Amino acid sequence: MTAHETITAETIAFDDHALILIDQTRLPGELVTLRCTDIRQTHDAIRRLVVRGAPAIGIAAAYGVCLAGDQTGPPTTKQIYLDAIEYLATSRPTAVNLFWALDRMRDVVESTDMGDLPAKLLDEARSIHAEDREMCHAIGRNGAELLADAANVLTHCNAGGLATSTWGTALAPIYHLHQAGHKLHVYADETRPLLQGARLTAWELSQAGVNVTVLTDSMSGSLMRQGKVDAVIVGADRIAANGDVANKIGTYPLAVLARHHAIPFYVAAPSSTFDLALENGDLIPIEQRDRAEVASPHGVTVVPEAAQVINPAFDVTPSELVTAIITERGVVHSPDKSKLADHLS
Ligand SMILES: CSC[C@H]1O[C@H](OP(=O)(O)O)[C@H](O)[C@@H]1O
Repeated sequence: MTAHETITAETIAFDDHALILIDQTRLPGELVTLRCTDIRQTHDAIRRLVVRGAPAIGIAAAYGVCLAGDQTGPPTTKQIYLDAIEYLATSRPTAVNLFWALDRMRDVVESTDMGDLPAKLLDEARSIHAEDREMCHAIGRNGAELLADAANVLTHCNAGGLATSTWGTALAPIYHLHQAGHKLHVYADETRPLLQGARLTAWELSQAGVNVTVLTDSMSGSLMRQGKVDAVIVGADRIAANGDVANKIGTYPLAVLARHHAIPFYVAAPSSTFDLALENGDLIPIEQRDRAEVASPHGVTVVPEAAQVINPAFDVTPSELVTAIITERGVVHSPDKSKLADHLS
């Protein structure tokens, strides 16, 4: 196996009735795994971003449902499974893949005899996991053409193998091109406050042998002005029916800068990231995270107590700033409600 496949092929695993996660809060310094054996540990792992990234959250939560019950054994009633699903749904509010995956698990609970449920639920979680692997590679194929002539691609946060089962969404076309011998360079925004770009994207790309340079979040605009960025590609946590995109905080200003500098701005996401029940992105729930992530990163106080802090995990990019959305089904250029409805039907 290549270093890349070895490192990111198992972002998530389920073995011996335990959910095994790369602990992404410990990267890049330590590659360690966390073993979850119940739904509370799973909920906490999602909440603390031990596992993070919309598809990865959905896969982890699906396996979390399989851990419902207690030390005496699996649930004795369907209600215990349904309560576990509702509890896992409270872990984070924005990534719609979490709810998409839990809906699939709920359908299994409601349609399966009690005695068959443990096996059927694990089958469904493994199907969600396997489908995600296929999705990543399909997005890689579909997006590669858009980046084939790019020498320098800028990305934000981490939408790579660590945000999915393997390969990722925004990084999938980059891995696809890299494996085909196309040597492109990636600028990775550090992505404050949790630094998923510096800590995770730079780590996994360098592990895979892809040339990567970390930027502070304030550098992107001047690099674009200097003509050093050929394309921007990012992931998504939820996409509304009109193509508005919720993604890590800092994505919206990137889209504005890209439009100002006539640089293509691509969003890569599976069909499970679309929420067609929401007319536009203003309706997407945006997670507000703890003050400490901004005010005292790694325990170092950088904001005086008297000052207020806001810490929204995501922002919304209007669809008119999106050059194209890449899914496992293909590419939607200049996305709008009608085009997306056709694409997803
Ligand atoms: C492939 S989805 C990746 C998406 O999820 C990240 O958010 P978080 O790290 O808080 O889970 C970020 O928005 C990425 O673009």
